[in-house]
Amino acid sequence: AVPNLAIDPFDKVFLGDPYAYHDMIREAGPVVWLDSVGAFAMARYEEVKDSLRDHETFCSSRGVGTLDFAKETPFRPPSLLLEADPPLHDRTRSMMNRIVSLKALKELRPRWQAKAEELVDRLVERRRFDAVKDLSEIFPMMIFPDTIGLRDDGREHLLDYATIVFNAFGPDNDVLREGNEGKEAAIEWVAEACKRDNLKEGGWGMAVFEAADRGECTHEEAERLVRSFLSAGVDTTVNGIGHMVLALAGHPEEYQKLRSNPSLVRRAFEESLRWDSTVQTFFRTTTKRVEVGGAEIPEGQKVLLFLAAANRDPLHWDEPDAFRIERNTSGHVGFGFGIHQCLGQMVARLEGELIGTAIAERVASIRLTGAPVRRLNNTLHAIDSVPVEVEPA
Ligand code: HEM
Ligand SMILES: CC(C)Cc1ccc(C(=O)O)cc1
Repeated sequence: AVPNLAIDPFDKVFLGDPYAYHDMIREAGPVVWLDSVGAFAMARYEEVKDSLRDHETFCSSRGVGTLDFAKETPFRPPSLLLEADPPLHDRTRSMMNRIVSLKALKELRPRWQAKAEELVDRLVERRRFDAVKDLSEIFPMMIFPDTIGLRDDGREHLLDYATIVFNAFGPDNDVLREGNEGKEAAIEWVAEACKRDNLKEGGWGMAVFEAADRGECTHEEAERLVRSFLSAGVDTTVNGIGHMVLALAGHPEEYQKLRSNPSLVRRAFEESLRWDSTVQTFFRTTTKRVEVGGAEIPEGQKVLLFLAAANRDPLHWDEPDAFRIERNTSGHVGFGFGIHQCLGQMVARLEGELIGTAIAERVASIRLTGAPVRRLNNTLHAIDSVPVEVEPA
């Protein structure tokens, strides 16, 4: 029988400090039932990874949130990537892979690196700053909207829009209502920003419309594909970078390893994504009855996958709760796994590498000067403030 846990993974206490709850869910069994959500849940590495790999049984086209698109209408038309199954997904993803290419990132590296260095230079002069408000919320906004070719006005709506998108994967609860309050205008702004007339030449947004001109997708699909960039491309890296700085500030001995060997920076970013995963959970929907870990899950069921818990599963990781920048993190599911694995993972890794390197080269030591302040969201592990003081190298 499937253990029935009286845990609400979207309540404020859980979201505020999820790790003890993750242990409880993992220890209860390979599959559990969460009455609060009305869904099955998996928190162990093997089961999460197997479910992500088996996209036919655990599909995305019925939504990757609590809402079952076969039963209810989502707040916006489904994503042609995140909320699409093959064959549609194959077509849209291969097209987007050609735009978000290693070649494109290679061309962007010098420009992004210069901006990362000038930002960190200014902050090191200040000695005391907030690693969220002055760093992790600033750098992605300095480089990503221009990479997409977004209009200049109204870019502050991007973070508000992401709050709405990531809350929408969870239930209509207090976290969603309080988090989304006053942000509704972002939905209209993003809808406009995705239109061809509002995109600049040379950006990834216009590249999508040029692919449509070549018949690789329709022009309506092009607008929605640009929307994917705006949905996932900023708040994720904002919090990925924010959590890396938080982890380094909280682990001085790990930071000193990075100082003495800055080539460890990409491992440090990856370890931060494993240890304190920016994207905590999302759902799949079963397309048929399936047996997992001795439990039977009927067709048409929502299954909540705890990525962050899988990334700390002691059945898979040695000392999972330890933040160790030299760890071999390969196989972590912080970017997902399988056909939907993050389209922007190389973008995120480059941003993490550039900021991490700029800090490792300029900062002798970094310490927290106050308690970090969490920003609650149904899906994103987000932080509002990480007050730090740095000693210049
Ligand atoms: C630290 C930063 C990031 C993290 C932790 C992250 C995490 C993830 C995860 C876990 C998924 C899988 C979702 C699923 O399987 O349902 C995903 C998919 C995706 N991500 Fe990222 N992401 C990050 C940055 C980005 C960036 C910068 C972009 C934009 C360029 C982006 C665009 C996407 C898209 C379009 C998908 C859907 C891919 C598909 O369904 O084929 N992400 N991301
Ligand atoms: C971690 C993922 C759930 C982030 C994400 C959000 C939205 C989209 C989209 O395609 O709109 C894609 C990816």
